[in-house]
Amino acid sequence: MATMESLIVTVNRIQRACTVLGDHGGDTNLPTLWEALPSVVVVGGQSSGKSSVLESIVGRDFLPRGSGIVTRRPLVLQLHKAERGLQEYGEFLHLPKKKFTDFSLVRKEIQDETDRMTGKSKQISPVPIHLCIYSPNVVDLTLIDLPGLTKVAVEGQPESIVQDIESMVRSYVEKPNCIILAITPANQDIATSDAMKLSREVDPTGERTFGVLTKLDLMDKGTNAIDVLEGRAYPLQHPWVGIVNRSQADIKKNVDMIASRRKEREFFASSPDYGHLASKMGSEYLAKVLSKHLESVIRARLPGITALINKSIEELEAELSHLGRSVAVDAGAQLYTILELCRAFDRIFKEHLDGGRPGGDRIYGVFDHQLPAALRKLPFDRHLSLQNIRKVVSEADGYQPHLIAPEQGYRRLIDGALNYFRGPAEASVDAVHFLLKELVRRSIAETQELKRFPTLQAEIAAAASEALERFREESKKTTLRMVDMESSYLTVDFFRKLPQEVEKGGNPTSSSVDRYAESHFRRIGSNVYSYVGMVSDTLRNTIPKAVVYCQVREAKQSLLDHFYIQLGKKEGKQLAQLLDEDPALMERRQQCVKRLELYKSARDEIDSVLWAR
Ligand SMILES: Nc1nc2c(ncn2[C@@H]2O[C@H](COP(=O)(O)OP(=O)(O)OP(=O)(O)O)[C@@H](O)[C@H]2O)c(=O)[nH]1
Repeated sequence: MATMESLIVTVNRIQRACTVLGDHGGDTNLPTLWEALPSVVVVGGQSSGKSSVLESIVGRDFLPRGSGIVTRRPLVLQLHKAERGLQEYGEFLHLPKKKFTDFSLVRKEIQDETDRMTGKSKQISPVPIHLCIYSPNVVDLTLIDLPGLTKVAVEGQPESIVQDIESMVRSYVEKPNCIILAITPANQDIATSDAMKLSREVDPTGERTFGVLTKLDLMDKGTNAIDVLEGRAYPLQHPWVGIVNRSQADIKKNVDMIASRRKEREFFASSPDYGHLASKMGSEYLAKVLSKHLESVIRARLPGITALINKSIEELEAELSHLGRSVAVDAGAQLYTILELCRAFDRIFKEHLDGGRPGGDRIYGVFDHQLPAALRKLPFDRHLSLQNIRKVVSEADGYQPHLIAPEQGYRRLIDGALNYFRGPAEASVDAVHFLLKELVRRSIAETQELKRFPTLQAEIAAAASEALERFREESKKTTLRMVDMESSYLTVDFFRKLPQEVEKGGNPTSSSVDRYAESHFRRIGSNVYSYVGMVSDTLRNTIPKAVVYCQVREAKQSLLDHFYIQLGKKEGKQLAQLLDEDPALMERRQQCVKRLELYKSARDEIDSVLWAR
């Protein structure tokens, strides 16, 4: 069974870890542990006696005093019971290892640390100050002191402070895990007490509220607070506790806290009104009741807290793996990271080409539809019209018409026709180029690991695009060369196998010469046509081969080769620039890492308590 102390001490440690790791509830969209931890929060109007109650529970003067709003940051006051005879001391979380045995210096440090966060602006800040006090005169207890509720801002403080304080106090007391210590002076109408008004709003059944009545010694003669203290006037689930703190005069006279506790005990013991309640009154009793209650609340909440911790660890780990590891700092590791990222991109790009991811099929579409359609559309009908054949052949003949077959005419007609193939050849190269470019773009977008690095994304895109441009040039040269090769040497066999022209006899009249010439040219045309058709069939098969060889295969094998060479020449700083993640992501990762650390240490803390049972 865990001891009473160990549970509060455990939560204290988790609470400290929360502050170290920046979890004080509030607005970050991270899971918060701070808000799940049970705590006792001291709430009261100005001059209600809040500071006095806290000091009395501690048995020491250590809180700043002054006019105006002195408490401007939450003060998390963790009390640790030390063995009798040990020297009491205070220790701040922000000044670890510095032991304050002089409590007037504790007071000064609270003031200075408040100013460090808020400047001298007198604004308030939600970032808590953590103070541990180790003393034989305390019980294990954690109390959070908040700025006093007030109605008016004083000189030098912004008007908004009244509302800001109320919001801050509310943000604490609203939490179902918050135990409210509501301080009300007895010499004031309880119905108008700020503390009671607020606690009733957030805890209407009074389950979480401990009513504390201060200044019982200042009540008008002949009046008493028995109705309240006995729970009739303002019933709460927990009994009210009456307190008598040091008066202003006592403070002036430097009456110490231990003497004041004794005076308080005497007050109740000797009071005709409260004598019968004496054992349940006073600041020492209050501290014990609170400690016991806090412990039981922690015990009840522990399973819920453990579940919350485990769930949050899972969530944070999932988010972190999504965000990726943080970027390495040394150049070698950075280069390695960049290469890994490039490879991840390259893998996806290849999947697009080889299937598995869509896109590669569109390249086949170019070969299967676009190229044949373009070849079919070439204007051979016009080029091989009777009129044009006659023109080309006659021009090729010159003054001496050909005798048997117009060798030169054929060549010119064929050359002219083959020239048309350049268009579809280039168009295929371009079409595949644009498809590859689009696949690069898509692959970058689909590489999750790259998402964090916009600069590297842009560099990879630029390098890939430059490489594709080179492949395109090469591919154009090759395909056009293939067309040119067709013109440079014609397939001799084709012409040898052509049936010879049959001599048309008879006495040639002018009309029969025309007829003869017409059918002669028609024959030439049809021969050229079928020759060009044959070349077209060849190119329809060889252009795709050239395009795949020069562009697709190259893209698969060496898309980023140049980029890798350039990377090798870069220095640490330039590599770091490539890995400059989006700052928002960087920040988010840091936050998640810290929060994860918090949850893990909290889990360890709780585990160690449970194992100790
Ligand atoms: N006689 C008597 N005086 C008290 C008692 N409690 C507080 N006082 C005096 O009331 C004044 C205000 O008390 P604080 O403890 O400073 O009250 P506070 O709520 O912390 O005030 P702020 O920090 O200014 O909001 C001081 O002069 C105390 O001496 C009490 O029970 N009896």
